[in-house]
Amino acid sequence: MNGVSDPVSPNHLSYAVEGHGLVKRFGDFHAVDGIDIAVPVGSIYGILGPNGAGKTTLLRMLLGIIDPDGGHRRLLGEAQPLKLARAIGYLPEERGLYPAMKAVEAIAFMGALRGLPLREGRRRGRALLEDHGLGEAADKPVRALSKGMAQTVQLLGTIVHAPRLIVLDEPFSGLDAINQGKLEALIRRQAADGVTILFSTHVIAHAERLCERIAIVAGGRIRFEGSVGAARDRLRPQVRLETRRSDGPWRAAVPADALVEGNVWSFPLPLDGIEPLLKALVDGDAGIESLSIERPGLHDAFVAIAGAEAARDMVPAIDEEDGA
Ligand SMILES: Nc1ncnc2c1ncn2[C@@H]1O[C@H](COP(=O)(O)OP(=O)(O)OP(=O)(O)O)[C@@H](O)[C@H]1O
Repeated sequence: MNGVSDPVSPNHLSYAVEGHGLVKRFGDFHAVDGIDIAVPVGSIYGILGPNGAGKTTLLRMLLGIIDPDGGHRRLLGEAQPLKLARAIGYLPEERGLYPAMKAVEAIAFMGALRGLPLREGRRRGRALLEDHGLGEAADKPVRALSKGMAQTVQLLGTIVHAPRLIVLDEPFSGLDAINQGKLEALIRRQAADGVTILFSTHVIAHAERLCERIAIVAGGRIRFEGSVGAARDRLRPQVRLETRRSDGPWRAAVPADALVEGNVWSFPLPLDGIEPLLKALVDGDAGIESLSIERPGLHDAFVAIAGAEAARDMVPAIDEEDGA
């Protein structure tokens, strides 16, 4: 390597990560099949997709770990991402630390691989462990830690050199709900300091809570790119109406394709809004027992965008993820 290059100043950079027309083939199989991606500087950006969607392959290409068969990418303005090792933190999908190493040494060692002097790495490592409630684990060998603790140690080793861009491959998997919440907080703190975070996940709730922007990937292609709100806006809000009377002239105002169970009707919000229906219900003396209008969540949007089969692998919420 020619040493760390001097990438474009962060002040002049709009996107921390850019990929255009990225393709990766394994034999005849297109794992990534023409992906464009642009991650704004300082944003939290999620790549959502089921197993085998191509998320890991995409991240590895963006980081320069594998070369694309087509297309090009820039990281922090640099076309050769490996030159930027010191500015980047990467948590790969395969976790692993040396079992005999003390937690604090493991963090310092990971920092040293990214150019941080060991002494400073140890100092920061202790402080980070302390901040994350693992102060007492600092001098324990990694093999004595629980799986969740070891994963947190690896994560702290990923950020100890204060990178400008953090790339995390499925960072939440293997963590219990409490540690998932702590990781969300850590990601938010990093972003508040101006660091760009790019992560992949199959847990929709994390992306829904954390991300300014998301890419939904399935079958090696981007099915959606934009804000979480824009994804949710792909679906119309859902109306649930319960009436005391089951029939009357007001029935004509309920959309013909509504799902009916007893006196309960469910249907997408009509294009002209709820008011004309409300008027018909009141004028027709339907007796409104309950009425709700709910904006679909990101999980429903994911199903609509990527299809039910892709959604089968996705975990909607944090509680449904297996803990460590
Ligand atoms: N080195 C490789 N050789 C052959 N096929 C590969 C290789 N790496 C990945 N693939 C295939 O490419 C597809 C995409 O894999 P990738 O790991 O990128 O998906 P993913 O979205 O990260 O899913 P997962 O969370 O299951 O890893 C999969 O079908 C996988 O089997």
